[in-house]
Amino acid sequence: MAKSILAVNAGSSSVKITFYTFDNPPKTIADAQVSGITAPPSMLKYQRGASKHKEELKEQLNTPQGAFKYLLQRCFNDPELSEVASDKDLSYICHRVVHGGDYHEAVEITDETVHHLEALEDLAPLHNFSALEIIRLCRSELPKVKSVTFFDTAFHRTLPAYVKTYPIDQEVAKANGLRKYGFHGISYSFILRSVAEFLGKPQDKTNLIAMHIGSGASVCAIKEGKSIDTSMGLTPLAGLPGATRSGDIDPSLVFHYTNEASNLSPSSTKEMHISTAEEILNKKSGWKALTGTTDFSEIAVEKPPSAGHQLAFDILVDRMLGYIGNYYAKLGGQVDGLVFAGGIGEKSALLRRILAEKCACFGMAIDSVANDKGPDENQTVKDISKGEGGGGKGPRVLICQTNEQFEMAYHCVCARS
Ligand SMILES: Nc1ncnc2c1ncn2[C@@H]1O[C@H](COP(=O)(O)OP(=O)(O)O)[C@@H](O)[C@H]1O
Ligand SMILES: CC(=O)OP(=O)(O)O
Ligand SMILES: [Mg+2]
Repeated sequence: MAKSILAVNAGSSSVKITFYTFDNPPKTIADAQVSGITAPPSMLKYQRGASKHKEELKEQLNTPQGAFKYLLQRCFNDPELSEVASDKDLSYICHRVVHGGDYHEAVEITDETVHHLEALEDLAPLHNFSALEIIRLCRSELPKVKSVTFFDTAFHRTLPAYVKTYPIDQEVAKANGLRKYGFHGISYSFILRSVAEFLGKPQDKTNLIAMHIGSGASVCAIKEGKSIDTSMGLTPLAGLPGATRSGDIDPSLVFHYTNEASNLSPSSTKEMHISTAEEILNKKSGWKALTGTTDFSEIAVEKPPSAGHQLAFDILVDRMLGYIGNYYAKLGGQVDGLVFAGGIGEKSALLRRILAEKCACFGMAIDSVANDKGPDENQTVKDISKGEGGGGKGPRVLICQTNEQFEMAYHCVCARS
């Protein structure tokens, strides 16, 4: 039997793994994830065929490698999952690495590339650390299986110079790699391909305003299939607020917030250096700071439980609207679709409704029944425009159930078959 592909998406608080067949397109064999790595309890979600399982784990998994090891053993030892019983059944492991620096495409892990990625780690300690820990583990424990890394930044290689350049001393900028990189690119690649296919248009003739709204949130302007602007920057901190991230603030705020801004945070380790300011703005801000919760389903409700919840919702809507207006103008009003994706974009009908109402001036309108119902489980793209099929005058409004693991496996197969 042909060997399988394992795709790994390691975040700061969760690790998701999916096994795929080596087919074009790849088919899912099993899907498992551990969440709650930073805040107990650890939760396991496991799906194989039609069987779904959710459980609170008795042992707390505190590290991404620990969670990955647990997930792998759980799948290898499942008697019902004979397709993947050991590393002998794997052809490739695909890793999502958030920050790829100047890498423009996926790379296979070798001694050389791993050193290059380790050098990048200091630029994005909060985002690359988990993935690199897992890559190191795979190299030592599954040495016969090839690892390929896919970067969130690669999709944004087409950003024009005037978009990606920060107006600071260019010698310092070049020497330190200080520019806009943009993130969620694996997801935007999935969204572009899926939506273009849904609309029956070639990708290089498709213009979108795509919004990946999860615990990290960003917007991307796609012109003729290429990223021409996106809201995240040097790191995923820029742009929209997130579950624990502030999003854009005046940079001077850092120096007024705390005198220890540039000191190393006490949670830094030998391998991971992070300043106090970075830690506060990345981990102790966003809607967690305003409401106490990182779960947006408690915030996006008709009757919010507190003024802080209402404020968090209004801030996100306001900042998203700002990017939509900005990108609508940058695309010259030639927009095929406004796309909602990510955990919140896909699930919050309220957020979509309020934003669509505010976007009426761009000719966007949604069908409230289609919006409330949302997509079916296996529906990748759903049109929620008023008069489905684009009855409105403006861009279609769409939901896309994005899938970063699939996107990696798909490109892995395309490049090797
Ligand atoms: N029904 C819902 N309404 C609003 N938000 C939701 C809903 N269901 C899940 N979410 C939110 O989706 C977010 C997770 O999105 P996801 O894209 O999976 O995140 P991650 O950034 O961790 O990959 C969480 O903030 C969660 O609260
Ligand atoms: C780049 C980023 O913010 O990723 P995530 O949304 O998975 O945290
Ligand atoms: Mg994500």
